[in-house]
Amino acid sequence: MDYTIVAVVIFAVALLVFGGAFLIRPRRPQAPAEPGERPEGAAPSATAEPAEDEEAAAAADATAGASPAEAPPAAPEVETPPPSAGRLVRLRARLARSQNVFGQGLLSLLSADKLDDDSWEEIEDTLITADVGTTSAAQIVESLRTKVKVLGTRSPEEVRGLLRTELLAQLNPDLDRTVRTEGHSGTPSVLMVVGVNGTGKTTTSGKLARVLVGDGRSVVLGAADTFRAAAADQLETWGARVGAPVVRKDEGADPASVAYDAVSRGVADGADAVIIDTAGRLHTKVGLMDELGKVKRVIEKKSQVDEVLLVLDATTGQNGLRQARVFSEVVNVTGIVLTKLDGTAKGGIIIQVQRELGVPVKLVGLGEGPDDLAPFDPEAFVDAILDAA
Ligand SMILES: Nc1nc2c(ncn2[C@@H]2O[C@H](COP(=O)(O)OP(=O)(O)OP(=O)(O)O)[C@@H](O)[C@H]2O)c(=O)[nH]1
Repeated sequence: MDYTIVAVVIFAVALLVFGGAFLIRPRRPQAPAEPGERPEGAAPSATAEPAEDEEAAAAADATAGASPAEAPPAAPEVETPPPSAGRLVRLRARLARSQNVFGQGLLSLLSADKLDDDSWEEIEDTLITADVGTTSAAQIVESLRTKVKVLGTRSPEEVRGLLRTELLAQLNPDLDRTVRTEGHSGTPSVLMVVGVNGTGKTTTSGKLARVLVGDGRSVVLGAADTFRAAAADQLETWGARVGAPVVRKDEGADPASVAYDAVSRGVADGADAVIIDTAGRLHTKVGLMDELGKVKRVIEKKSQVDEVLLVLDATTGQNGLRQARVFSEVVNVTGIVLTKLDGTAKGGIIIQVQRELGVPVKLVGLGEGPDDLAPFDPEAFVDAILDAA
């Protein structure tokens, strides 16, 4: 009998101890370490990529513990950016200034009384110096030579008209430059912003959010460039200014899980568009392919990817073009954003990059100001470079 009482007491004590321990067990941390999550500063693993379903599970798991960006301590006033229509016209003076040497140089060469072989060579060199590319430069010169021969003497208006037609033809004005930002049946459109660091990727993501908000769309930003905490901070500042939430994680977190969380947030919020600033470093082609491929696949568990915008720095010339080739081999680039056009006379890069990649330039960056990103309009561009600054 005594033994029975002792046993009951021991059982009751054990129940209290274990029950209490269960109740006060600490909750899961907010942002759990993921399988394959790399230590700070380390390159993402090219080999340790989980299988597709594991990826989805990891991403879903990450969503459960996601820590969307906390509201900045003192919420800044939300701005209403101007709509994107006609921005290139507004920025025309800046374009005219930077491309003055290119446009005016060509016009004055073409206006010479006598155009001999040396003159044509000089015209071709001017085009090549402006990064138009050798094939396009040769085509432009050949066509101009024929037309000038037919025309005989030329008035300045006629010279301008000839050059305008040739440059415009090389810019392929019929390409579809629409940035696909229409959501589809309950899910937002998803835009991945890729490119080498320093080209203006994060800035472009922020400016693009402003373009979309200015055009009346709601946006979620995903800070999937997890190499640098400052990049996420930067994006958060851009987002806060236009009231766009930013989904971020700790530095070194898996970019794919950030992208997944951002798209999930976009779906939950009923947003029109989700912009993902990716961590596409040009370490190795295989590493890049694995990383961007994984980000895209994981997003596609939730929604289709509507745009892959490659950001290129116009001032880097041939180097930028090499980067563009690598990226286009790795992901299906749907549009190019050419930044820092205000800082170079080599605007011809637009012609070359479109020809090489077969992808339209959709947006151009013309300054560091928040609204200095403009939809690319070939006619406004050619007119700006042919007009004296
Ligand atoms: N003048 C000019 N500067 C620009 C333009 N676009 C971006 N920048 C500047 O380029 C610099 C780099 O931009 P970021 O957006 O930080 O570049 P990033 O590619 O995101 O670099 P990481 O965050 O290191 O990956 C910043 O100082 C921008 O202000 C542009 O169109 N014109």
